[in-house]
Amino acid sequence: MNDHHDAVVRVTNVRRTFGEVVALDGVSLDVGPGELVGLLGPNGAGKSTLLSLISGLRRPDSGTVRLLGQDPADPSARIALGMTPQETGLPATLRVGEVVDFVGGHYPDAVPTAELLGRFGLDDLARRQTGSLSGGQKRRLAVALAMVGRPRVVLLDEPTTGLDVAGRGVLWDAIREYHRSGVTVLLTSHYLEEIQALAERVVVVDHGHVLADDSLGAILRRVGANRVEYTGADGVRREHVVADSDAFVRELVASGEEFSGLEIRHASLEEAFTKLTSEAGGAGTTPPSSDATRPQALTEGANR
Ligand SMILES: Nc1ncnc2c1ncn2[C@@H]1O[C@H](COP(=O)(O)OP(=O)(O)OP(=O)(O)O)[C@@H](O)[C@H]1O
Repeated sequence: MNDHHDAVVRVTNVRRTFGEVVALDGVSLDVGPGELVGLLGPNGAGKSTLLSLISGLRRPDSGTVRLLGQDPADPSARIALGMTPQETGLPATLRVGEVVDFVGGHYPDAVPTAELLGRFGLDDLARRQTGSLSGGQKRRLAVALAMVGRPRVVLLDEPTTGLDVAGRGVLWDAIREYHRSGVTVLLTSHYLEEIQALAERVVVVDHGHVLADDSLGAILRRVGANRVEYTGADGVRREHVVADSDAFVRELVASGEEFSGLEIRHASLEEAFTKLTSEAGGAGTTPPSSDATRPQALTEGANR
């Protein structure tokens, strides 16, 4: 983790409510330069709210948010920020090229329109009115617009929702390419495969709390991340998710039970996520500590 003073995004002990609803409670998150962080959480977890605080669109009730060391509402911080909101309102009668020109016009060193459209596979659509684009094409344009100002930080709220496999692939490639060039990326997604494909670091949010914050690999390992499958003597296929598959198999062999077709694999992010969110069970501020078999990680991760 980077030193705090060079964090690109620094969220400290933030709380944000909407009337009775506590959208975020005690959330802290530092993102260092060049990181690609995936925010994962069920509907209503608080992901979009967190992004809106980081982008300066909303303010926290308490706690602090810094973007590039500044107040995110400060124009000099925002000029280095690119973002794709969950829903994009594009002016329907403008052509794709015109929208890119228009948005790019707000930045000192915008990516040339043709180059940007090329990167996002939109070259052929430059002269189309945005109102005639398909949902997936609009989505790609929205992400392209987030990049037009050569941002240092990009916030992508569900960048590929509604895209088909090919469209998603184009966007993933573009996001990876920007990340390789040094852009810091924070994205939310409902697609676990998307987080697994893109993010190096995963922050799991639920009920306004950070449940885990670690590398993708560490999160998978920490949640007891092996799945053991075999067919028992009765011909029934059995499935266990266990922390220590070696110990499990030794025990299985020692038990003398007959089995065949033994398979061991790492649990998917989906399994890890399900486990993390269900074990937090409504997410109080004190994670369960009595049960030693629970992933110790829940507390460690949240406090890093
Ligand atoms: N403008 C608002 N007014 C009232 N409640 C809101 C508002 N924005 C968010 N909330 C509430 O705050 C909580 C967190 O919402 P948020 O949109 O941040 O979740 P999310 O994790 O982005 O969910 P999703 O995955 O469905 O987009 C929810 O209970 C939501 O209903």
